[in-house]
Amino acid sequence: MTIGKLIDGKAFAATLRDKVGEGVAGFVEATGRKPGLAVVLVGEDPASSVYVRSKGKMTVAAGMESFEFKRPDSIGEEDLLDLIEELNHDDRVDGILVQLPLPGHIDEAAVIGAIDPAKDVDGFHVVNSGKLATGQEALVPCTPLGCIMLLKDELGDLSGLEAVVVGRSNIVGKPMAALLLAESCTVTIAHSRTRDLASVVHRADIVVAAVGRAEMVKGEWIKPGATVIDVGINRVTDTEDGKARIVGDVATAEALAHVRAITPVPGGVGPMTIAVLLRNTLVAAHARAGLGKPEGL
Ligand SMILES: Nc1nc2c(c(=O)[nH]1)N[C@@H](CN(C=O)c1ccc(C(=O)N[C@@H](CCC(=O)O)C(=O)O)cc1)CN2
Repeated sequence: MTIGKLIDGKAFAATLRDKVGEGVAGFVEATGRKPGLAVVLVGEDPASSVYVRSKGKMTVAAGMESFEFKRPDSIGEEDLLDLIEELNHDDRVDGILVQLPLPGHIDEAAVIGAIDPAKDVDGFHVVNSGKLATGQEALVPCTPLGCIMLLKDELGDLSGLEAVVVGRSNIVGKPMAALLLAESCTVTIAHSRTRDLASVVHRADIVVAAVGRAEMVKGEWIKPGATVIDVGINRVTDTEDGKARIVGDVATAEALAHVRAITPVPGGVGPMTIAVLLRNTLVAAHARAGLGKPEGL
């Protein structure tokens, strides 16, 4: 039995961060200032706190300015919107990111909609999602763009390939489908209500699993030789040793016997999210400084 390859997202992300660092040095030389990223964290969700800390550290390591704004769970929507308005007008800030999820009493769409689209380094604003959907230059959501980078690195030209995206979220599923379409793939978006999901997935040369259910995509669903991108991060308790661990949306051990290549969880797509965020911040800084697109990114 042949075994597929594990795609090393951690190594790819490290290389991308290095390239961003070089781009930042050029930006500083050209403008005399550092690109700046503002990250807003509401509440104390442990996973969100870890991600925000990593974003801050990696922003600084890439030579950029990091601004962190921590607000309590109890913050009102109006106060949060006021903070975003302030950041929209702060010239030191090229990118604004509000860590998700937000507490239930805050309207996520209203908060994202308040971010200046030119500083929307998450690419979640409807102006950016609309531009992406219509094939215009946009700030693109980090996780899907990271997935495309990994796919192109593994497969080269994606044109004409059959791609199935399992999951229809605004953050991953929909932008992922738009990006695959822009690469001239034949794209299907499947989801929890899709009938006979196994046979839909079995058609795909590229499977992107972003449904948020631990190991839902089974090995035997995968067409032999397909490439699988697993976006899921699900915390589970091991039945044997009782320890907590994270698994993806794909049953990786089974899938390895079928795939050409697959991203592991952890160490696959996850690390790409922050690396692409740094890339998007540099892209936004370039555009705001009238420098066009940074080279090689
Ligand atoms: N405003 C945003 N909020 C959220 C986003 C986002 O892109 N923008 N994505 C996720 C969280 N996230 C970054 O914010 C993120 C998730 C996972 C990883 C990562 O490196 N994961 C590791 C495993 C980490 C672990 O053990 O928990 C991996 O997969 O190897 C980085 C960033 C939701 N919110």
